[in-house]
Amino acid sequence: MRKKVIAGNWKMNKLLGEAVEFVEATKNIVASTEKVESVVCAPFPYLPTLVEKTKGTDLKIAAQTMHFEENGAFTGEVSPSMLADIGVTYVVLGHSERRELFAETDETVNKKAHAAFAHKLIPIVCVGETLEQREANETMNIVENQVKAAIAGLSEEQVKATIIAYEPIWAIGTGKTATSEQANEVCTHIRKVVADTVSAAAGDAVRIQYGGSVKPANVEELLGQSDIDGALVGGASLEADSFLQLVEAGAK
Ligand SMILES: O=C[C@H](O)COP(=O)(O)O
Repeated sequence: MRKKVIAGNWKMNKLLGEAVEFVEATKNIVASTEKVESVVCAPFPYLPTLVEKTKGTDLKIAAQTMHFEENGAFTGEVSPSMLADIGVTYVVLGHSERRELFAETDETVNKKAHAAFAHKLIPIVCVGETLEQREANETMNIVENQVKAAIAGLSEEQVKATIIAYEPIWAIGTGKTATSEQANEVCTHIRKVVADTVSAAAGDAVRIQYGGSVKPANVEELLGQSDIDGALVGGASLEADSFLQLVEAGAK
Protein backbone atom coordinates (compact mmCIF):
# COMPACT_ATOMS: atom_id res chain seq x y z
CA MET A 1 0.00 0.00 0.00
CA ARG A 2 1.26 3.48 -0.85
CA LYS A 3 1.72 5.80 2.10
CA LYS A 4 -0.38 8.95 1.87
CA VAL A 5 1.34 12.36 1.88
CA ILE A 6 -0.44 15.40 3.22
CA ALA A 7 1.51 18.53 2.33
CA GLY A 8 0.49 22.01 3.38
CA ASN A 9 1.77 24.65 0.96
CA TRP A 10 1.70 27.95 2.79
CA LYS A 11 2.74 29.88 -0.33
CA MET A 12 3.69 33.51 0.58
CA ASN A 13 1.83 33.61 3.86
CA LYS A 14 2.58 33.89 7.60
CA LEU A 15 5.17 35.81 9.59
CA LEU A 16 7.86 33.92 11.47
CA GLY A 17 6.00 33.94 14.79
CA GLU A 18 2.91 32.48 13.13
CA ALA A 19 4.96 29.82 11.38
CA VAL A 20 6.58 28.77 14.66
CA GLU A 21 3.22 28.77 16.44
CA PHE A 22 1.84 26.46 13.74
CA VAL A 23 4.63 23.89 14.03
CA GLU A 24 4.53 24.00 17.82
CA ALA A 25 0.81 23.24 17.66
CA THR A 26 1.13 20.38 15.19
CA LYS A 27 4.54 18.72 15.43
CA ASN A 28 3.76 16.43 18.35
CA ILE A 29 0.31 15.53 17.12
CA VAL A 30 1.12 14.43 13.60
CA ALA A 31 2.58 10.98 13.87
CA SER A 32 4.14 9.15 11.00
CA THR A 33 2.28 5.93 10.56
CA GLU A 34 2.34 3.29 7.88
CA LYS A 35 -0.44 5.30 6.33
CA VAL A 36 0.53 8.97 6.24
CA GLU A 37 3.39 11.43 6.24
CA SER A 38 2.98 15.14 6.95
CA VAL A 39 4.83 17.96 5.28
CA VAL A 40 4.77 21.74 5.56
CA CYS A 41 6.07 23.76 2.60
CA ALA A 42 7.22 27.04 4.10
CA PRO A 43 8.77 30.29 2.80
CA PHE A 44 12.59 30.27 2.59
CA PRO A 45 13.35 32.58 5.55
CA TYR A 46 11.58 30.23 7.99
CA LEU A 47 13.13 26.96 6.85
CA PRO A 48 16.12 26.79 9.25
CA THR A 49 13.97 27.65 12.27
CA LEU A 50 11.21 25.21 11.32
CA VAL A 51 13.66 22.39 10.61
CA GLU A 52 15.24 22.98 14.02
CA LYS A 53 11.86 23.12 15.81
CA THR A 54 10.62 19.91 14.18
CA LYS A 55 13.78 17.83 14.72
CA GLY A 56 12.91 14.39 16.04
CA THR A 57 9.24 14.79 15.13
CA ASP A 58 7.25 13.43 12.21
CA LEU A 59 6.46 16.82 10.74
CA LYS A 60 8.70 17.34 7.72
CA ILE A 61 9.67 20.68 6.23
CA ALA A 62 9.74 21.44 2.51
CA ALA A 63 10.82 24.34 0.34
CA GLN A 64 8.37 25.74 -2.21
CA THR A 65 10.92 25.94 -5.03
CA MET A 66 14.68 25.99 -5.65
CA HIS A 67 17.21 26.57 -8.42
CA PHE A 68 18.81 23.60 -10.16
CA GLU A 69 22.38 24.92 -10.01
CA GLU A 70 24.70 24.33 -7.06
CA ASN A 71 25.83 27.93 -6.73
CA GLY A 72 26.75 30.94 -8.83
CA ALA A 73 25.49 34.28 -10.06
CA PHE A 74 21.76 33.69 -9.60
CA THR A 75 20.70 36.63 -7.46
CA GLY A 76 17.76 35.82 -5.22
CA GLU A 77 17.85 32.07 -5.84
CA VAL A 78 18.33 29.20 -3.40
CA SER A 79 20.24 26.04 -4.36
CA PRO A 80 19.47 22.38 -3.62
CA SER A 81 22.68 22.08 -1.59
CA MET A 82 21.60 25.00 0.62
CA LEU A 83 18.27 23.28 1.32
CA ALA A 84 19.88 19.91 2.03
CA ASP A 85 22.51 21.55 4.23
CA ILE A 86 19.90 22.99 6.60
CA GLY A 87 17.92 19.73 6.78
CA VAL A 88 15.04 20.37 4.40
CA THR A 89 13.74 17.05 3.06
CA TYR A 90 11.17 17.83 0.34
CA VAL A 91 10.88 20.49 -2.34
CA VAL A 92 7.89 21.54 -4.45
CA LEU A 93 8.77 21.85 -8.14
CA GLY A 94 6.79 23.32 -11.02
CA HIS A 95 3.86 24.66 -9.04
CA SER A 96 1.48 26.33 -11.50
CA GLU A 97 2.09 29.69 -9.81
CA ARG A 98 5.82 29.26 -10.46
CA ARG A 99 5.16 28.18 -14.05
CA GLU A 100 2.82 31.09 -14.69
CA LEU A 101 4.43 33.92 -12.75
CA PHE A 102 8.10 32.94 -12.59
CA ALA A 103 8.74 31.33 -15.97
CA GLU A 104 9.25 27.79 -14.69
CA THR A 105 9.14 25.32 -17.60
CA ASP A 106 8.99 21.57 -18.09
CA GLU A 107 12.70 21.72 -18.83
CA THR A 108 13.66 23.53 -15.62
CA VAL A 109 11.35 21.27 -13.60
CA ASN A 110 13.25 18.28 -14.98
CA LYS A 111 16.63 19.84 -14.16
CA LYS A 112 15.38 20.61 -10.68
CA ALA A 113 14.12 17.05 -10.19
CA HIS A 114 17.60 15.73 -11.04
CA ALA A 115 19.18 18.29 -8.72
CA ALA A 116 16.77 17.39 -5.92
CA PHE A 117 17.71 13.72 -6.05
CA ALA A 118 21.40 14.59 -6.22
CA HIS A 119 20.89 16.15 -2.77
CA LYS A 120 18.52 13.55 -1.35
CA LEU A 121 15.55 15.92 -1.48
CA ILE A 122 12.19 14.40 -2.39
CA PRO A 123 10.57 16.37 -5.21
CA ILE A 124 6.86 17.12 -5.20
CA VAL A 125 6.32 17.77 -8.90
CA CYS A 126 3.17 19.73 -9.78
CA VAL A 127 1.27 19.24 -13.03
CA GLY A 128 -2.15 20.35 -14.16
CA GLU A 129 -4.25 21.95 -16.86
CA THR A 130 -5.94 25.33 -17.22
CA LEU A 131 -9.71 25.65 -17.53
CA GLU A 132 -9.32 26.43 -21.21
CA GLN A 133 -7.31 23.26 -21.75
CA ARG A 134 -9.86 21.18 -19.85
CA GLU A 135 -12.71 22.59 -21.89
CA ALA A 136 -10.78 21.78 -25.08
CA ASN A 137 -10.39 18.17 -23.87
CA GLU A 138 -6.63 18.54 -23.63
CA THR A 139 -6.24 17.61 -19.96
CA MET A 140 -4.79 14.13 -20.42
CA ASN A 141 -2.30 15.26 -23.08
CA ILE A 142 -1.14 18.29 -21.15
CA VAL A 143 -0.65 16.35 -17.93
CA GLU A 144 1.00 13.42 -19.72
CA ASN A 145 3.53 15.72 -21.38
CA GLN A 146 4.29 17.51 -18.11
CA VAL A 147 4.84 14.21 -16.29
CA LYS A 148 7.05 12.71 -19.02
CA ALA A 149 9.14 15.88 -19.18
CA ALA A 150 9.53 16.10 -15.40
CA ILE A 151 10.75 12.53 -14.90
CA ALA A 152 12.90 12.28 -18.07
CA GLY A 153 16.24 10.68 -17.30
CA LEU A 154 15.46 9.83 -13.67
CA SER A 155 16.28 6.29 -12.55
CA GLU A 156 13.47 3.87 -11.76
CA GLU A 157 14.22 4.21 -8.04
CA GLN A 158 14.07 8.01 -8.27
CA VAL A 159 10.75 7.91 -10.10
CA LYS A 160 9.38 5.58 -7.41
CA ALA A 161 10.39 8.14 -4.78
CA THR A 162 8.93 11.12 -6.66
CA ILE A 163 5.65 12.63 -5.54
CA ILE A 164 3.49 14.00 -8.34
CA ALA A 165 0.83 16.55 -7.43
CA TYR A 166 -2.04 16.83 -9.88
CA GLU A 167 -3.42 20.33 -9.48
CA PRO A 168 -5.96 21.51 -12.04
CA ILE A 169 -5.21 25.22 -12.23
CA TRP A 170 -8.89 26.13 -12.33
CA ALA A 171 -9.36 24.51 -8.91
CA ILE A 172 -6.51 26.30 -7.11
CA GLY A 173 -7.68 28.84 -4.57
CA THR A 174 -11.03 29.13 -6.32
CA GLY A 175 -13.15 26.98 -4.04
CA LYS A 176 -13.90 24.83 -7.11
CA THR A 177 -12.66 21.34 -6.37
CA ALA A 178 -12.44 18.81 -9.14
CA THR A 179 -14.95 16.07 -8.39
CA SER A 180 -13.27 13.05 -6.88
CA GLU A 181 -13.97 11.17 -10.14
CA GLN A 182 -12.42 13.93 -12.26
CA ALA A 183 -9.36 14.04 -9.99
CA ASN A 184 -8.98 10.28 -9.89
CA GLU A 185 -9.36 9.91 -13.65
CA VAL A 186 -6.33 12.13 -14.20
CA CYS A 187 -4.33 10.54 -11.38
CA THR A 188 -5.02 7.10 -12.89
CA HIS A 189 -3.76 8.39 -16.22
CA ILE A 190 -0.60 9.78 -14.59
CA ARG A 191 0.09 6.39 -13.00
CA LYS A 192 -0.33 4.71 -16.39
CA VAL A 193 2.03 7.22 -18.01
CA VAL A 194 4.67 6.43 -15.38
CA ALA A 195 4.08 2.68 -15.78
CA ASP A 196 4.35 2.91 -19.58
CA THR A 197 7.39 5.17 -19.68
CA VAL A 198 9.37 3.75 -16.73
CA SER A 199 8.05 0.42 -15.41
CA ALA A 200 4.98 -1.19 -13.93
CA ALA A 201 6.72 -1.14 -10.54
CA ALA A 202 7.37 2.61 -10.80
CA GLY A 203 3.76 3.22 -11.79
CA ASP A 204 2.65 1.24 -8.79
CA ALA A 205 5.00 2.98 -6.35
CA VAL A 206 4.82 6.63 -7.41
CA ARG A 207 2.65 8.69 -5.11
CA ILE A 208 0.15 11.04 -6.68
CA GLN A 209 -1.45 13.86 -4.73
CA TYR A 210 -4.44 15.91 -5.70
CA GLY A 211 -4.40 19.65 -5.05
CA GLY A 212 -6.99 22.38 -5.60
CA SER A 213 -9.35 23.63 -2.91
CA VAL A 214 -8.82 20.57 -0.71
CA LYS A 215 -10.27 21.08 2.76
CA PRO A 216 -11.32 18.93 5.72
CA ALA A 217 -14.81 18.63 4.27
CA ASN A 218 -13.74 17.04 0.97
CA VAL A 219 -10.42 15.41 1.74
CA GLU A 220 -11.76 12.01 2.78
CA GLU A 221 -13.65 11.49 -0.40
CA LEU A 222 -10.64 12.52 -2.50
CA LEU A 223 -8.28 10.25 -0.54
CA GLY A 224 -10.76 7.40 -0.91
CA GLN A 225 -10.09 7.26 -4.66
CA SER A 226 -7.98 4.45 -6.09
CA ASP A 227 -5.11 6.57 -7.42
CA ILE A 228 -5.02 9.56 -5.07
CA ASP A 229 -2.29 9.14 -2.49
CA GLY A 230 -2.46 12.44 -0.70
CA ALA A 231 -3.11 16.14 -1.03
CA LEU A 232 -1.17 19.32 -1.67
CA VAL A 233 -3.15 21.92 0.18
CA GLY A 234 -2.92 25.69 0.09
CA GLY A 235 -5.56 27.73 1.93
CA ALA A 236 -6.78 24.97 4.23
CA SER A 237 -3.26 24.24 5.45
CA LEU A 238 -2.74 27.65 7.00
CA GLU A 239 -4.54 26.90 10.26
CA ALA A 240 -3.15 24.20 12.54
CA ASP A 241 -6.57 22.69 13.29
CA SER A 242 -7.48 22.36 9.67
CA PHE A 243 -4.06 20.88 8.77
CA LEU A 244 -4.41 18.34 11.57
CA GLN A 245 -7.82 17.30 10.27
CA LEU A 246 -6.33 16.74 6.82
CA VAL A 247 -3.54 14.59 8.28
CA GLU A 248 -6.04 12.66 10.33
CA ALA A 249 -8.03 11.88 7.18
CA GLY A 250 -4.82 10.69 5.55
CA ALA A 251 -4.16 8.30 8.42
CA LYS A 252 -7.52 6.52 8.07
O1 LIG B 1 -0.20 24.06 -3.53
C1 LIG B 1 -1.41 24.06 -3.28
C2 LIG B 1 -2.38 24.34 -4.30
O2 LIG B 1 -2.01 25.38 -5.13
C3 LIG B 1 -3.80 24.37 -3.85
O3 LIG B 1 -4.13 25.57 -3.23
P1 LIG B 1 -5.60 25.68 -2.54
O4 LIG B 1 -5.72 24.51 -1.63
O5 LIG B 1 -5.57 26.99 -1.82
O6 LIG B 1 -6.59 25.63 -3.66
